[in-house]
Amino acid sequence: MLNPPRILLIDDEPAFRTLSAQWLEAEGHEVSTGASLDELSEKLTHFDADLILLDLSLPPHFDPQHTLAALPRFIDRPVIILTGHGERELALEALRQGAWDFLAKPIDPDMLAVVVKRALTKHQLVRELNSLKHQQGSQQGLETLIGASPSMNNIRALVSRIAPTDVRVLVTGPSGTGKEVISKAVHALSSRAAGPFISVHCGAIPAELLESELFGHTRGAFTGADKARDGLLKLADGGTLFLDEIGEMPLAMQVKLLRVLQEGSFYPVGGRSLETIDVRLVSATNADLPEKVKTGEFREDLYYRIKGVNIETRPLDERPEDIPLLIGHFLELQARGGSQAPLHPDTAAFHWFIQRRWPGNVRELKSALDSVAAIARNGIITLEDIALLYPDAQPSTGDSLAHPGDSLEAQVRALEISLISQALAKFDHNRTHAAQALGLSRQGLLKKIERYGL
Ligand SMILES: Nc1ncnc2c1ncn2[C@@H]1O[C@H](COP(=O)(O)OP(=O)(O)OP(=O)(O)O)[C@@H](O)[C@H]1O
Repeated sequence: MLNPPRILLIDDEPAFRTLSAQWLEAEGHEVSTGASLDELSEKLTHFDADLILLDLSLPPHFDPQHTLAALPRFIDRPVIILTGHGERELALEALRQGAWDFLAKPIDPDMLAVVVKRALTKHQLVRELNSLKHQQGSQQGLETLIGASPSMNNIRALVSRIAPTDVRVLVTGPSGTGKEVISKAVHALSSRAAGPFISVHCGAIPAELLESELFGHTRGAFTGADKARDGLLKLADGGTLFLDEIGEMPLAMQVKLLRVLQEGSFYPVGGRSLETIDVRLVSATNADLPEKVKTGEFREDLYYRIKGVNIETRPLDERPEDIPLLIGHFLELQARGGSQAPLHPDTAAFHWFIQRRWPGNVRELKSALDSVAAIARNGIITLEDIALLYPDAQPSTGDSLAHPGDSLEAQVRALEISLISQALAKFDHNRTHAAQALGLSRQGLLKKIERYGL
């Protein structure tokens, strides 16, 4: 973050302005003050504020509705609303109008510092996200793979390297971590992109049907086969065959698949003429295949045939820095579906998503966003919306949306990790440049990298 952050404080009470300005300056911020809405506009012409602290009752009208109506003009940067005691409804209205957070008077200096820091961090994050999106967009075909963690960066690099070759790919990792999206990206970036991508869920097809599903069958091959039918292997000819959950393939079928991989040809069920096909095989599993090989549930020779290059996905909880990008991505996808502007989470909701554990990984995060978005109002996802669906998300009971204490530390930690990882990714792991962009000394950045094990 460029230092020092500039804060514009607009409040008509001189004593409050002086005291708050002192507190903010003590935190290392550069502060400018004003007493009315007109002064807000005027100051902004020569003071490029990173954040605005704005009282709602300002001269000449002292009418909060007047200030609320003017709010959309200023929300290209974080605005924190200062309210009088008991004006929670007004504050919520301000959040709907695009304010980032609110603080109720009398204001506690610690709370002020926390809320300001959080808004500045989020603002910085949004800027980083935009530049990352830009960067990602230029790597054609990889834009479906969202994430800025070292793990996702490696995966993108690996995918772009191996996709154009015909090497077989095995994607492994826990459920919901993006194995299928990665497999599709391999296809999309390959010379077979114009050909078919045929997906087979090996565990979902009953063992006795799998052979005819894959290899097809001739007319009369078995009871009920009144017509000849091409199998999925044939349909994938010239493209990519994606064998999902390959660890669940029955042993008898494994033998048959091995033969196809060795010989590049197969007999349809009941058929006598050999079919030759040209497919690239991409497989995925959340099972531990070497372990299955040991226990005899998976053939070792097949394992080495399908493995080619192994791409391993990590659980989402090990890469929290991907969460902000995924949130933005999924909300944008939803908006495209409904042709509306994307919803956005307010600061507290945003932090809840980052802080929560996601054992179901990206799939669970996506589904949470889908359901919360369905009940959000006025374009904003609030913690109150989330709490309707997730009892563990308690809306703030105080007058501020900030939660000081341990949970805040966890939130700041996740955001720090997120910002640092993204800056490192952006500058190709050049720590000097990343430190400059983050407004840290190189030494300071190195300490954080070490502390977080980045
Ligand atoms: N890095 C990512 N970028 C964008 N979307 C993602 C990413 N990872 C996962 N998703 C989304 O999360 C959901 C689950 O992903 P996917 O089906 O690829 O997971 P999987 O690892 O194949 O799961 P399973 O093992 O249960 O089949 C999908 O909606 C997918 O689009």
